[in-house]
Amino acid sequence: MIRLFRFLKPYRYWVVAIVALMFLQSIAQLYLPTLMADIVDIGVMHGDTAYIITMGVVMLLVAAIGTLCNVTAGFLSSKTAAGFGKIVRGNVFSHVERFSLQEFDKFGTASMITRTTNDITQVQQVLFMLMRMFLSAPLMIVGGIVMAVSKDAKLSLVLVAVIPLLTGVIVFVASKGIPLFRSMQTKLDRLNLVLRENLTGIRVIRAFNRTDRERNRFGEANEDLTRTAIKVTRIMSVIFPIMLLLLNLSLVAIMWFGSIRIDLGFMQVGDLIAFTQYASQILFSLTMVSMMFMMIPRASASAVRINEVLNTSPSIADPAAVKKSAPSKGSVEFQNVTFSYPGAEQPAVRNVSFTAETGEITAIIGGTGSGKSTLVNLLLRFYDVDGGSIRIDGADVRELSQESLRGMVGYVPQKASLFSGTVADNIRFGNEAATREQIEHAAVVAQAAEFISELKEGYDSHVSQGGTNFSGGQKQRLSIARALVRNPAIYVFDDSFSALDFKTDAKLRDALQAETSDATMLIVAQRVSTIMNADRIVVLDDGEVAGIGTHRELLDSCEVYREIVMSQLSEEEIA
Ligand SMILES: Nc1ncnc2c1ncn2[C@@H]1O[C@H](COP(=O)(O)OP(=O)(O)OP(=O)(O)O)[C@@H](O)[C@H]1O
Repeated sequence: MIRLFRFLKPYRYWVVAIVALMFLQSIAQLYLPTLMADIVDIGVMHGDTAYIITMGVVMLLVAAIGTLCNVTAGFLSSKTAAGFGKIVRGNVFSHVERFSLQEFDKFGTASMITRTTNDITQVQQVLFMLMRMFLSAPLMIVGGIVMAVSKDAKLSLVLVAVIPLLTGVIVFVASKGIPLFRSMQTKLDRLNLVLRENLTGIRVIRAFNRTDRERNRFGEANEDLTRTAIKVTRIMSVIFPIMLLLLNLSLVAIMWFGSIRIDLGFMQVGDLIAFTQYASQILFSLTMVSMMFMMIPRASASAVRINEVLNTSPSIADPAAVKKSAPSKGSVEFQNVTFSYPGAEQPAVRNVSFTAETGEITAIIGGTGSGKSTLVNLLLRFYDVDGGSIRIDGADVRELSQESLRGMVGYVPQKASLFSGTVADNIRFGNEAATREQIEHAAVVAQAAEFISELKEGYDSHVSQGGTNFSGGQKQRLSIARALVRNPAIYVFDDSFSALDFKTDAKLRDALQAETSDATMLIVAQRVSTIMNADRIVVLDDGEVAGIGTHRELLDSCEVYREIVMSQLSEEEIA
């Protein structure tokens, strides 16, 4: 947790001020009982009203100063803790943005969300408590003991008996509570995971009448978390009555022995009053420290989880010396590319070699799971190749900065994903500088203009989160427009025409051909009709290249291609 406190740097002067204010507040607190004792022993005993009034005013002033310090420290602590939370969240977010897909796979989305929200809040809360108690609680305990001993050393023996007893209770409770606190965060992760899956998969869950099963799954995760939370609360609720009981018992003992000592003339009444107040302060501070000990382990478990994210370096980083002149033409060459996903037994692609030239259409076809999307992931450097290389205009993609590499590519993913905003915003996502004309032109080429014009507010129509208010084909066309507005050197279409009807698919390909004549086109497809006219077709079979050529050449030479074609086209279409 201490390591996370480096993010407190912008607030360091505030932290010093808070600690100083809490120090002053504690001194004021410790001074009050002594003033009270003086009022009783000097003022009341001697019937000196003037002394009582003067000391009463002093007491009020000291109490006012203490309160002012406390309130100001509270205000500054809240601002500092909230600011700290904001900085850590910002840092975690920008760090995670640099992660490759490998790191996303490692942590999982649900855990990443808990880490960025709840875990940071845990640390933030403890920081708030720490700033207020870090110095003041020990000071109150030590100062209280010193003052109590100064009032009556013998009577302090009561404290000597009680403090170890209290410490014992704290240690016992902490040893029970700490493991539970740690497991709370993991259970929260699980709850978030189930909740997230439920929300994103709601259509499938409803369609398959799995609502009950999902309710049970959520119920179990919820129950598990609640059970732990109840155990924790039970422990916490035991600690306070025990503390209070010990506090009251010790006060009774102090009164008992104190009155005897007053009777014997060893002690004054005022000193006994002050002594009881010091005893209360000491025992109350001990309770606060015990609270801190309970909260720190949970927060440090959270801090470990946050640090895990912050300490994970993205497995894909820009090279130290980025190639000065980024490629501009955009011819793509795969040279003996081999790659396995982390933990997979078999490589997803093996020894894949082909070239996609500028101004040409290169298509990749193959059965499901044959490695088509993997090739796209590797070209965009979402993952790095295990063997071989991918070159753009002769430069290895690992020698380029990720920004310049991805800046050259207009990527249309297999699963179209839109963002909340307007239709125009979603197309502009591809190029922030695009004018309204360029956006509309991209939509025309992507065959999206027609359905956009039918929307009530046209390009300003609202897109819901994830684009749920658009059909699959409409979403695909909007993501194609998003890639087009970029006017990139390389287009990558990962099975991006699958949701379009044959007529729209054909119209779109014609329009694209005219628009992208000097770019490199890489089209991943399942449908032969989509790629029949490509300049080069790469046939993938189980991660390996089974053939490369034009439609005609492959029909003659490649068995795998012939099988795909036979399963999809009629005799006339093939001819
Ligand atoms: N993130 C991942 N982690 C582990 N294995 C993966 C991952 N993504 C894909 N795979 C595996 O890699 C292989 C190739 O997958 P890929 O997505 O490239 O196939 P594809 O040809 O694009 O299939 P489809 O046409 O069905 O989309 C498959 O066996 C798949 O199970």
